[in-house]
Amino acid sequence: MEFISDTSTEQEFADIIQELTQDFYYQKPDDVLQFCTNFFQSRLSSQRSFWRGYITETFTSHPTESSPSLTPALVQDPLEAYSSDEEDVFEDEDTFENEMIEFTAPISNRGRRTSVSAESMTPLARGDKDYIQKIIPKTNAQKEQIQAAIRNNFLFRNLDENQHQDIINAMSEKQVLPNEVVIQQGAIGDYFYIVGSGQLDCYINSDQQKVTTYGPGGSFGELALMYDSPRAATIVSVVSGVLWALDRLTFHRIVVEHASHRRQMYESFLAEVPILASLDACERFKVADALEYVCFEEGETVVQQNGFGDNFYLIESGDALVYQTDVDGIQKEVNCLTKGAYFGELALLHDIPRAATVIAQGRLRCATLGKRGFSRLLGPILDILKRNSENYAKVLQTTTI
Ligand SMILES: Nc1ncnc2c1ncn2[C@@H]1O[C@@H]2COP(=O)(O)O[C@H]2[C@H]1O
Repeated sequence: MEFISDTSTEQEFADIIQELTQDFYYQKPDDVLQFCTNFFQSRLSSQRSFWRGYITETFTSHPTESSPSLTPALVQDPLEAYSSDEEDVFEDEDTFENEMIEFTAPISNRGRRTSVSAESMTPLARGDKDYIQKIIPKTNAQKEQIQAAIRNNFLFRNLDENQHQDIINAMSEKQVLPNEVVIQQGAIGDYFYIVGSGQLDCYINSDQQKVTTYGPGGSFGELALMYDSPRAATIVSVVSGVLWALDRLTFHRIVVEHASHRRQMYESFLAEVPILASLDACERFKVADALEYVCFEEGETVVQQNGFGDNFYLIESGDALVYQTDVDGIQKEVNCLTKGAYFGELALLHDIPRAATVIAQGRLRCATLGKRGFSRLLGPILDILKRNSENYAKVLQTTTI
């Protein structure tokens, strides 16, 4: 299934033909040659997109942002904060034609994700007329199982109901046998998977350290498709089972295009958060993808002074009041945070108690991210901070909630 050995290439070929055949019977096109041409054209363009990303990343370096100010709670509208200058980091010329490139799989380093190019973070340029929507019939139970799994995955959580339906419709069934390598670390990503039944183990790095196990409802394989990066882990089935597979093209059309809106909203905004200042543009895109929406009602406590929590928050709408209680137990209002402000960022770094209480004033909508989600995508934040020693020193001196 992946491009690693001859056997995998044959498997890849068999999978493509099977997908083409399935599509043919569902679409029943009048113009068979045109249908096949479109199918292969789409596959080729997905694959080229990957190579372009890989080459750009390997032979060029990313532009980085200048260090932002250390304003602890900036007041800026994330929607207005997007600057079109950021698009300078993207190249849209297709310079990759017929070159033969030897692929040496980069292996992830100390749990940190393999890097990606700025260009590969863009949605594939594809008009709707080129895209053939897949509808693979399923039972209600199967649909519910897929729905439940995608609802829990950070990439799908913010999609609307129609987009969920398109994903469910496009998923195809794949049987796995015991000890089958479903994903090989370092290979090109072709599918995102949801586990229907069975059990699969996930290993990373050359020492093949087992990092997790997936059971029914679990999902994996989204990262290579999302970031056009090599597979970050190896996934092996323990017992026979059934997977639901979403092809790269549908994944790009729905998930990547949706993500690009969020990235535009948050990119410049995240660049202003001191603790995230050492991230490059691509890494900030990843943070934007992983942000989760949370809502608090009037009077609800978001963070509690002296409490522990590993999330930081960006205010999307509404206001929040900040209170501190002194040694005599007297509580004072010390700040009012509004749309665009952030708080709790040091929780990504330290396990220190919160320095204040934050309470919603009216309905408060925030985007939030925790330390675990952050390091799963980008590796330990401390390592990232150390890239910029001046900023590192400043952040360590800063005490925020
Ligand atoms: N710690 C981890 N590091 C890398 N990948 C992981 C980890 N845990 C789970 N995975 C999953 O393993 C998958 C391997 O393929 P992808 O890189 O496409 O997406 C990856 C994630 O879905």
